[in-house]
Amino acid sequence: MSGLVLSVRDLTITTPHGVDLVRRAHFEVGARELVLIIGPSGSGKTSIINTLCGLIDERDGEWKIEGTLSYGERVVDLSTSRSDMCGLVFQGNALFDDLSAGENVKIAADHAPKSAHHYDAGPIMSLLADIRPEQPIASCSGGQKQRIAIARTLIAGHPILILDEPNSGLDIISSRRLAGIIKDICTERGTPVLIAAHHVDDLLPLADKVLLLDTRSRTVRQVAPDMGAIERAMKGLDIEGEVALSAAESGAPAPEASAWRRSMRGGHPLRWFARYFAEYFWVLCASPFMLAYLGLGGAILGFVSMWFGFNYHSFGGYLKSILHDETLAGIGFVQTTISVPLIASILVVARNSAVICADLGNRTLSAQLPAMRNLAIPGLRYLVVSIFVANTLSLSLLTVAALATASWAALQTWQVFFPDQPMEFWQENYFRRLIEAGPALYAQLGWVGAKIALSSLLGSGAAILIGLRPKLSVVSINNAIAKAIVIGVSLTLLSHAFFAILQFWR
Ligand SMILES: Nc1ncnc2c1ncn2[C@@H]1O[C@H](COP(=O)(O)OP(=O)(O)OP(=O)(O)O)[C@@H](O)[C@H]1O
Repeated sequence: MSGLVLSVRDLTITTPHGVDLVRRAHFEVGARELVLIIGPSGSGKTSIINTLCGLIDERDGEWKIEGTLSYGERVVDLSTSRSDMCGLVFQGNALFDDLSAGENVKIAADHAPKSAHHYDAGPIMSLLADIRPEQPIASCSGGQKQRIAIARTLIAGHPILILDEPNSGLDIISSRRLAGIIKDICTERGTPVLIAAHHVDDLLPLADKVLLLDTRSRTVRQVAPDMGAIERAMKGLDIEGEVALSAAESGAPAPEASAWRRSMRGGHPLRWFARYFAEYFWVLCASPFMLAYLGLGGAILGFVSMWFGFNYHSFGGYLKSILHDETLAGIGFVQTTISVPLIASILVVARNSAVICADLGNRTLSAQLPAMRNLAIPGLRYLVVSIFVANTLSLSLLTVAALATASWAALQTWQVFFPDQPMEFWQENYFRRLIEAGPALYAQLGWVGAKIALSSLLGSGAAILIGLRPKLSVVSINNAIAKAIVIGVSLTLLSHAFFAILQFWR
């Protein structure tokens, strides 16, 4: 059995916004000790825990971390290294939702260090008595998920155990049972256990020590492990409450309250539609990444059709210079009315189907749509109309962008073959068939427009329907994305083939 002490020295954590959560804090958790860390919501308990578990350090954004964590011989400088000594039960479970309940625990056991294998897994398994090992995570209740997460961390056998709000979502009996099991494990293994919790009633009788994260001095200090002392200490830290109270007494609104009031002023439902439309327009069409993607697609197509059109047409090099005005006119016509709109549609529909499906899948999985319904927000209308309009605009504008880069690349490639020819010759012939069409040009543009409109309509429709189907896990979102891409691209190919047949039907 271990008799080692977890010791944290001079811990300073500064958030990316420059707020010091703790300054030069010290605390210890002894062998076989169960220690609670408490503090107001948002005071920094999770940040401390994540730092001790190596989940945040200076490399993550703009966090600033100083201090050391030591356990026996091992000393970790938290400003330069990530600690790997603490097993963590995450606040939000962090279960692997593509694995069953049993597999979630088994994968942890199979990757545990050998030293963890002699532990008796019986008490841990008793946490899971009402769950079938083959049960999918998606079908477990909140409390069951919590217990699986705890069992998974316990079985991984880290020398130090840290739990972030382990009893939230548990009924009172499970919460007590859990506290007992954690205490037994702590005593039997000699493991220091640190628990961050708001609801301490069930944990308090088993706690050896209570640490308070003092938001005034930004230190960690010990308070007596009884409810009265904890309540008094917490009341003393209720800064927001005090600010609001003193502001109310003086008649002036508290700074945060007035900012909130300002943000609530005005507003019209149309503003929300515009807000969603702008969001989708940016992601589906206007982002620089999207413009570069379509620009590149057009340029490659312009180069390839010109290069292979001239080098490998049926007359070979012999007639290349004699017939090159006709070849140029043919390539120009096919490129502008058939191949660039087709490639642009495939690229846009594939990419945007994935984006739409992922976005709606996530909203479905996280119950955002029922929440909107519950709040009388016409969410589906905002989202669906915005997606249809933004995607059709996207396909039209990006096809024009692809046509521009394809024409530019075609001109550059042609100049490699015929460096002595004037650019006017290229212009005259590349667009000749379109110009010669006269009023029929509008019919040609109409066909291109019809292909784009149908591809966009069918692609968006399929992605919306697939995205809105019920989702049980992130894996089901991934599968839906793959399905939306395949169906969207297939419908695009069929739309283009259908209109191309009508376009050239004689
Ligand atoms: N990635 C981040 N960037 C900037 N600030 C952050 C980040 N994560 C947390 N914070 C801020 O750090 C503070 C502490 O957050 P933390 O989650 O550690 O608090 P907590 O005490 O665990 O809260 P709770 O009890 O509500 O879970 C909060 O004010 C939060 O807004």
